[in-house]
Amino acid sequence: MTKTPDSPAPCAGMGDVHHSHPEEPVEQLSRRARVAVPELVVTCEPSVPECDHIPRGPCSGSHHPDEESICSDSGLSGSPASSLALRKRSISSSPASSFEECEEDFSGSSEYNQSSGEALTKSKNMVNWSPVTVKKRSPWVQVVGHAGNFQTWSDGRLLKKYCECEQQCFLQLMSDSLRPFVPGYYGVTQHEEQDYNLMDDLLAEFDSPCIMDCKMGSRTYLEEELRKACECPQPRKDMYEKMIAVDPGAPTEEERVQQAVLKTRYMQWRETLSSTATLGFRIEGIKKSDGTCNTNFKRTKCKDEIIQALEDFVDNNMLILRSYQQRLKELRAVLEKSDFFKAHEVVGSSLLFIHDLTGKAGIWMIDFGKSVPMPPPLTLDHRSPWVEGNREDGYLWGLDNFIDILANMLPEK
Ligand SMILES: Nc1ncnc2c1ncn2[C@@H]1O[C@H](COP(=O)(O)OP(=O)(O)OP(=O)(O)O)[C@@H](O)[C@H]1O
Ligand SMILES: O=P(O)(O)O[C@@H]1[C@H](O)[C@H](O)[C@@H](OP(=O)(O)O)[C@H](OP(=O)(O)O)[C@H]1O
Repeated sequence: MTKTPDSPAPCAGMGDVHHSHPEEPVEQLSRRARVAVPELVVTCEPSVPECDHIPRGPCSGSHHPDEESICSDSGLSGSPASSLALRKRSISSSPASSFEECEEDFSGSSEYNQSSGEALTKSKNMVNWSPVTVKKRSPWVQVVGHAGNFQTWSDGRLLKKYCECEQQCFLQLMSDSLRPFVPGYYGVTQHEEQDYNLMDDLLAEFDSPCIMDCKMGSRTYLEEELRKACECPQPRKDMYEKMIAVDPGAPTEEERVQQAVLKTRYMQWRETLSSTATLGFRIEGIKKSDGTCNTNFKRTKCKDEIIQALEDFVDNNMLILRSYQQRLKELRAVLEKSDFFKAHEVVGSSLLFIHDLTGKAGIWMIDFGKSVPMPPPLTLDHRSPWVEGNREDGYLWGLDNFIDILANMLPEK
């Protein structure tokens, strides 16, 4: 599934659901950002010295943002992040495979022999081949989500289209106990008159990573979205099209006549078709280290189907699965104590699972575009069933179920 490039960049404002459409005038977007936040907000915990180097205003020649690539429903991989070749000191390898491009990282007057992968050192009179081991970095890849939302940046960082709600969350998260479970955040920056949130690229430390995006929670739309849909219904033709592409029998008679569905209705339909409603999470997409990518999980609902997808994701490697289980348990323990989590309705947020052939594995929370604060002193337990008005999101219920599924898959210690 590749979302259309003109689908809106998601962003829930503070109590106000905002969708910044790409067609929205840039000046308007910039003005909003400037009014709402300082031009550059620097949150330094992840890497203090580098914060000072974040460029202000329009980008300079020191960075070369990529085109993002998104996996497709067809199971084929998305297009490559092309600008790796443009990055300073980077030369990509054969472009034959989108996921096999690489970036070397060495300094001095060396060049890179693309066919052999060796470093070529030039001296005055001769050319020497030296057996330097070149560290290759896989190109960034976007598994799911809105097309056009991301740009790669230098130093293993990513730009995501500015969303005030997400910025506010990141600012709080940088000093919350959840800090080790979210990408490092470096503030707002501007590129070609578009504001972006600057964050760590979680793939940067992995070698040809396998990636899985799981959307957490039992509800994928905000109560605010529901209220707006009731007050001012706006049936969507694009969602009708997406619905009938999966199940031509899904629309009601009225929706068929209108050839359109309300967003909340579409989201509810997606929730019940998948495991969101019954288990409190769903697999959105998986990208394997061989470059294959699958986002065809809309109907992945029962435990057995999830287990099958997870086994395939880890290639039946139980050590990786054990690492994931451990990390999820740690995350759960921290979530249960986190001040941020208590005080936010966390909707549409994903867990990004990443591992590679070296055995390294990690899980991080991403996408806070629809994580909105509760009016103090109200808090959520994230396990109680949702009834309209209580704003419960089922996040921890989903996490409990996920951990149980992994426990069923793993041999007892
Ligand atoms: N910090 C990160 N590091 C590496 N990859 C990331 C990071 N953040 C997001 N991604 C990639 O981008 C994808 C989409 O991320 P995200 O959910 O934040 O985007 P979105 O457009 O807001 O999605 P949605 O359509 O669910 O609202 C993820 O599945 C992942 O592949
Ligand atoms: O995965 P699908 O079936 O393509 O459906 C999309 C998915 O639910 C996104 O999470 C949602 O964005 P938000 O989470 O930001 O609401 C988007 O809404 P949108 O089209 O209004 O952006 C949907 O179209």
